[in-house]
Order: sequence, then structure tokens, then C-alpha cells
Amino acid sequence: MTTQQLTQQIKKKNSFLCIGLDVDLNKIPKHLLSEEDPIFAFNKAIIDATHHLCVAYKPNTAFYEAYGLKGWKSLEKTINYLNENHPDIFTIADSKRGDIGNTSSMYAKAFFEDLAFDSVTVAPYMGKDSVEPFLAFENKHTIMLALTSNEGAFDFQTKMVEGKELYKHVLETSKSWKNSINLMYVVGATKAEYLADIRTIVPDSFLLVPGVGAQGGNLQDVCKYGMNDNVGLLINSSRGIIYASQSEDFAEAASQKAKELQEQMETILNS
Ligand SMILES: O=C(O)c1cc(=O)[nH]c(=O)n1[C@@H]1O[C@H](COP(=O)(O)O)[C@@H](O)[C@H]1O
Repeated sequence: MTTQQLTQQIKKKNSFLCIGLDVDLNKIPKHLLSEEDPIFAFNKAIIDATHHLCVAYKPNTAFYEAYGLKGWKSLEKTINYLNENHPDIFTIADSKRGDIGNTSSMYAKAFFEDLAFDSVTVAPYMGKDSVEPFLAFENKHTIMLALTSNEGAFDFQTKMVEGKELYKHVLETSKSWKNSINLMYVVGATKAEYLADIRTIVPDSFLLVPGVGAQGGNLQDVCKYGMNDNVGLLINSSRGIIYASQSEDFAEAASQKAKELQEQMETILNS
């Protein structure tokens, strides 16, 4: 999917919501545990109940890898279900990869070719040659960590290096990489006050913004400082939506939570 198509979807649905499919077998309703594939059964029910309210889904691969081969199968079924039934929805493999070039190429093949995701999250720490193999894929997107939502973001990302914060070097330097047009960036919703500065460096890029809901980030603040003329934002909520209820009404409750966020987004888009 191109960024233009993503923007069209945002305008059509009045939503820039991304739903995080971070499935924990200890948190899903007990009645699903007797299903052949409880993780996929849970995801399918969540997707069926929420696809009209969001423009993206983001399975964090840790939640699948933790269950070994079975978990990986559930991830594969989930991305296939999305691609077959909702090709207009943007998909993000949140796996935070990045390694020496030939290894990164294999990670890129795994998520872009074998699993056919639209995008993958990548850590910038190993630099240009660790990210460019992901950028080489046409119409695929590499979402690079810039300023993350967690407390540890202050350990390195905001440290001053040659007169400016490290995360600003990440943003600026990455713009010169080959096929940088395929880059998006992660900025935590808990760091909304940094967004105005970030927009001066990457005015046109899409930003994936996790951390509303369970981590306490504020949607209005993120939009005030982070939105550009093409919206340019994907706001993720995982636990706040998918575990709104842990009983039989879980899909309905997730839909209700997603609707609340979508309605707030619609108000912002029309204001
Ligand atoms: O790359 C991410 O998606 C990410 C970056 C970041 O800075 N903070 C962050 O929380 N995330 C992910 O976003 C999701 C947030 O989940 P909730 O806090 O449950 O909404 C998890 O999958 C995190 O791994």
C-alpha cells in the first residue's frame, strides 16, 4: 500500500487508528482457549468487529513468537486474513528488527514477502546498512524507532550528541538514505511535547504513535503537534482496545473502545 492510499483511507474512514494485536493467552476470554487456534480466533473476532473503525493493525510479533511455531502460524493466519478480507487496511509487523545488511535482507523477506505485511518496525542503532535492505522493497514501509514511549527513551535517545539530541540525528541522517521515501518513524504518544520539533525535521513523514490508552499518552496533544496536511499520523492502541472486556462480549467491547477513539479522531479531523 502506498502512503497516498493510506491517506485516502484515513480520509474515507475519518480515522487514523491503528489497533495493536498483542495477544496474550492469559488475557483472552477463557471460552476461546478450547478453539484449535485461540490466538487467531481472538484476532478474527477483533478484526471483524473493528475493521470499519481503523486504518491499520499492528501485531507485535513478540506475542506470537512467545508461543513458538503455533504462535508464528497464528501470525501468518492473521496477516493472510487481513490481506484477503481487508486489502485496504495497512499492516504493521511490529518486530523492531535491524542487523548487518545480509541479515536485515532476510528479516525484510520474512515480513514483506513470506508474510506480506505492508511495513515493519526497525531499530536504528546499527545504522544505514542495517536499514537500507528494508527500504529496498517497493511500496513497503520501514517504521524506524525515533523517540519511543517508554521511560528508557531518556537513557540514549534524548542524550546530546554534537549539539543535538540523538533522536534528531536519527531523523536527520535517515533522510539521506537510499529509498528514504519508504521511511516512517515511531514517536511515543507520551512524548507529545517533542512532536513540534520532530515535525520541523520530518514534516511529511508518517509517524506511528503508540502509547495512548494503557501508557497514558494524550490523543489531542499528539494531534495538535504531530498532524500534518495529510494527517501523517497512525495512533496505536493495543491493550486499551483488545482487552476492554475479557468476557464473552470482548469483541463488542473492543469495538466500543475503538469507536470512542475513532469519534475523537473524526472531531479532530473536522475541526
Ligand atoms: O514500535 C512500537 O509499536 C512501540 C514503540 C514504542 O515506543 N512504544 C510502544 O509501546 N510500542 C508498541 O506499541 C504497543 C503499545 O501497546 P499498548 O500500550 O497496550 O497500547 C506495544 O506493542 C509496544 O511494543
